[in-house]
Amino acid sequence: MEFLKQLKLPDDIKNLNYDELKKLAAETRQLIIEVCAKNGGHIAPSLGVVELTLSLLKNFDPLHDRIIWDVGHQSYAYKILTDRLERFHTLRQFKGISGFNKPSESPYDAFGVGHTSTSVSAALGIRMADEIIGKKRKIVAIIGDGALTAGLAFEGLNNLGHLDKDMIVILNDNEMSISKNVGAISSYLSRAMTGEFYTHLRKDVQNILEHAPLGDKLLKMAKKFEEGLKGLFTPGILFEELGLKYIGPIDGHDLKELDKAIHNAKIQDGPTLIHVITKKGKGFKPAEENPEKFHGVSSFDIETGKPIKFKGKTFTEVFGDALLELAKQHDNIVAITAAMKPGTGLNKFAETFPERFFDVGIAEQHAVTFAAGLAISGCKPYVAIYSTFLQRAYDQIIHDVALQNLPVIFCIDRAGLVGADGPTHHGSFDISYLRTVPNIHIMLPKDEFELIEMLKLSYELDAPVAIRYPRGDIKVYDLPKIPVTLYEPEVINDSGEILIISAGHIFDEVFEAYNNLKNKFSVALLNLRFLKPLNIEKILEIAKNKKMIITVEENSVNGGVGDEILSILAENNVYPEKFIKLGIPDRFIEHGSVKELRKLIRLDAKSIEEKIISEWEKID
Ligand SMILES: Cc1ncc(C[n+]2csc(CCOP(=O)(O)OP(=O)(O)O)c2C)c(N)n1
Ligand SMILES: CC(=O)[C@@H](O)[C@H](O)COP(=O)(O)O
Ligand SMILES: [Mg+2]
Repeated sequence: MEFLKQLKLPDDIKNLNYDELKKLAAETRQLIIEVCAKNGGHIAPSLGVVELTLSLLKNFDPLHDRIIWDVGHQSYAYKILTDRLERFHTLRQFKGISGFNKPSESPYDAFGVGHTSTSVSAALGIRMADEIIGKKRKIVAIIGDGALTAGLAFEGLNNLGHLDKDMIVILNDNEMSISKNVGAISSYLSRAMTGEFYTHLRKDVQNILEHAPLGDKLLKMAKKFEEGLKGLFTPGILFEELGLKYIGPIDGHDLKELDKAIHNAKIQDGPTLIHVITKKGKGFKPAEENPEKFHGVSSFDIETGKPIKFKGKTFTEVFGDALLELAKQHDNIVAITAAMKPGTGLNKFAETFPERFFDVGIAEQHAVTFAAGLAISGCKPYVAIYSTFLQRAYDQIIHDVALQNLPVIFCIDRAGLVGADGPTHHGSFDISYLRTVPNIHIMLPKDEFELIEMLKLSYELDAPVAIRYPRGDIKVYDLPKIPVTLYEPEVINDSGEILIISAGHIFDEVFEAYNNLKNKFSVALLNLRFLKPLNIEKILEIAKNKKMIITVEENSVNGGVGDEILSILAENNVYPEKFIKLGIPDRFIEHGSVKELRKLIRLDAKSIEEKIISEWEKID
């Protein structure tokens, strides 16, 4: 890291020659590998854009111009080479730097990102504001081939082409989303990767024509058509039809080529797209060989690339196995992912039932309406999407599924706090955003038994269902397995002056607090299981004689379980002396481990216990 440490970043980058830049690239890669080995993170995306980052910092002024990364998961080199070299070792740690770009973290970060496909739209907004306010600077968006599969990206490109403003879009094409990229766009782009197909074809045509009668005349004609022919084999035509000038495809690791392309783009009038071809994971063999596995990793052994801490059985794995079993019994079950097959536990399903598995690319809105089409025609689609990404498809849930009361089952993974990915990824709102939707059933499993039973139940229902469960390991409880019946909460203990109502997987914290309290206080405990439809009679029956009622959920307190219970009690004139809603507070929660974050927002067992004791003392 010697060379890296002696530079004044990012300014000195402009004065380096190509050998020095190569040296800087090597040291930057080494630092990314070392820190990701300790902290985890998006190592492969970041290793793939080190040269691109250097070229951007050489050809633009990142404080004056605006560089907008799409997702931001690939911006580790950018963070190191701007103003976060000293802080980089705190990557994704509590109170450390974020794993994505955040203007609040650095003035070099032009826009907050984390969800894909926002860069073009945001960059165009910045560009138009500059024009209105009278600023003159370069605006660059860097979008990946995966992010390009989302409709939002094309909404941005469409408007950019229409407005025809100076702006540069760099397409970072590594042929990978998290998994191998999918979709027609992806294969269209990859044609650029097989440029030799076009050259072979050209040579064959030339050979034929040279030996054909009137060959020279035909050859002249063929040359005239060559431009058109070429357009079919390089993806420039798609972007040029959208109104962008196209440069590429170029080698995204060749600093000279990058400089030339960026220079050409800078002197163009109107929008320009530079298509760079990169290798995801470049410079770290395990990541180069398995870019899917190294897209996002936990800490690993730097020598072997093997993960250091092994996870227990996760909710995601239980979901994947249970859905596979269900699909073996019912051949109308289909599974849908929006480019998150491994993350949502659908690998085995895809291998077993390839014809009943759909990876639609990063296209959550399409995934939901596609599922509605499948459902109205007799299939049972299980749509596995992270809580935070499902936010993108809220209208489709209402308009295409719930309004028609179609049997689409939303398997909402990463519900609640997710940890190191932070505020762009916490599943804080799904209970709130689904609670308002008529016809939808909301199921809140606390453990493996309930998740499996709820999945089975969802197949029997002929209606929309949402089942939410968190990132991370399944917890096991020493409790009897009370059958899961639609509508029925699990009553662990209904007698006592205090009633705790627990919603879903936060039960681990609640149950610990309950067990600490039950010897000193008379505490009742109910595990809700179903928020919609809610068994109001049962809730009222248990709540009516309680002096204090507490709801606990790993969802926003705004519009979640607590609000639902409170309104039911009020509507039925049941007024405990004290009602407490515990959950994710009305603010965005930073990144850190789930354990640290639960403590931060006082949703850990100790805080729940302390809250109950302190509030009880005020009553007694
Ligand atoms: C709306 C949304 N859906 C899904 C994701 C999860 N995700 C993060 S990066 C990624 C793949 C992005 O592929 P690409 O843009 O090609 O970038 P690369 O990782 O290849 O550099 C996905 C699906 C997300 N961040 N946002
Ligand atoms: C950048 C991005 O959005 C994904 O890579 C996400 O970080 C995956 O999250 P999990 O690690 O919880 O699967
Ligand atoms: Mg990619």
